[in-house]
Amino acid sequence: MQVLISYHSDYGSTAKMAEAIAAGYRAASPAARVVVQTVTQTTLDDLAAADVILLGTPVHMGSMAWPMKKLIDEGARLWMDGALEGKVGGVFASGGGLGGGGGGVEQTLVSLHSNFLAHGMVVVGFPKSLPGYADGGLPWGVYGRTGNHQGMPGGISDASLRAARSYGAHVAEIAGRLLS
Ligand SMILES: Cc1cc2nc3c(=O)[nH]c(=O)nc-3n(C[C@H](O)[C@H](O)[C@H](O)COP(=O)(O)O)c2cc1C
Repeated sequence: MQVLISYHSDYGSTAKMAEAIAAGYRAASPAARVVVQTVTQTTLDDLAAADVILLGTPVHMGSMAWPMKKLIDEGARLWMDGALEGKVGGVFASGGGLGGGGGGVEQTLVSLHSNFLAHGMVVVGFPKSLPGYADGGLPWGVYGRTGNHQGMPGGISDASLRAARSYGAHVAEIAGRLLS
């Protein structure tokens, strides 16, 4: 099983989530080949070669960071041939989250779903029964809240990273069921 975890990160929080998801995936599925790379390193061939694709982004002005959107728009070329149909997808994001809500994280995660579903992929959410859900779970994927009460970067918590690891293990389990 070929697994691609592609992310954008300016300050390192989303990158840490990507590594935590990879660790969870590898622990749950030791035979899987898990590649973690930045979205700018990711080519359309990488997407087409993967059985499982996880995309992660910081929340920027209530939406995904533009390098992720650039890959998604370029990836529309793969849609012509149905090259991603039937693959399994998962999503993750970090955001400052100033205020009572999430600063746009849910719509960011769901917009990543839209891309996967447009390609005919299957999207894996994050069931509330799983370890770590209370710290970083959303039905749509995994989230790390990184801002402090002044709206400034505070870094990602170990609890959020444990949630990310749990999500990685869950995607591995579901992908194993669907693709083997
Ligand atoms: C240009 C920019 C816009 C941002 N907009 C939002 C936002 O709309 N909502 C939010 O919750 N956080 C926002 N943030 C905070 C980042 O999402 C947050 O610090 C994130 O964890 C950074 O991830 P990174 O360390 O992987 O770069 C913004 C940060 C930047 C740099």
